[in-house]
Amino acid sequence: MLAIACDHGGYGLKQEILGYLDAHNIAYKDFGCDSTEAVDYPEYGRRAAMAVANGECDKGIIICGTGIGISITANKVPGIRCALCHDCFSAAATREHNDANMLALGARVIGAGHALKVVETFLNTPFSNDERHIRRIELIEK
Ligand SMILES: O=C(CO)[C@H](O)[C@H](O)COP(=O)(O)O
Repeated sequence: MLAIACDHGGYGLKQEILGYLDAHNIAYKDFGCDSTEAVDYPEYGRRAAMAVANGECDKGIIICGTGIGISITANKVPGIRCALCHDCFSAAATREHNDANMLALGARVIGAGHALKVVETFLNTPFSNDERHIRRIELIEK
């Protein structure tokens, strides 16, 4: 199960991503927001991050205008490794090296077509399970 959430700045891109998830039969839980009416991104980033941290969801995608505020928020939750990625190289690397469990996107930064490629890369790239990366992730957790 994928957690997904946004603020008003990310609402339009979230709708595009939900269309992609539906088309690919990927199960998700949408933690809001539900329109372009202004809201506060920390609330929505926290809701999705908590769902990933408590095991209700195994990964998450969160979107605000820049992706910055909502990723900062998610990374405050213990167990969350949220990566802000606007290119496929970074999306693949953060799965392979960091075992990132959340992806943040900035809807005011990246177009929907490119964002969907980043999402696809993030969802389809496995963690490397390499010993050096496991060691470094354990150091993050400490
Ligand atoms: O990117 C963001 C946080 O990092 C927010 O989406 C952005 O700050 C919202 O701005 P505004 O209230 O002016 O629409």
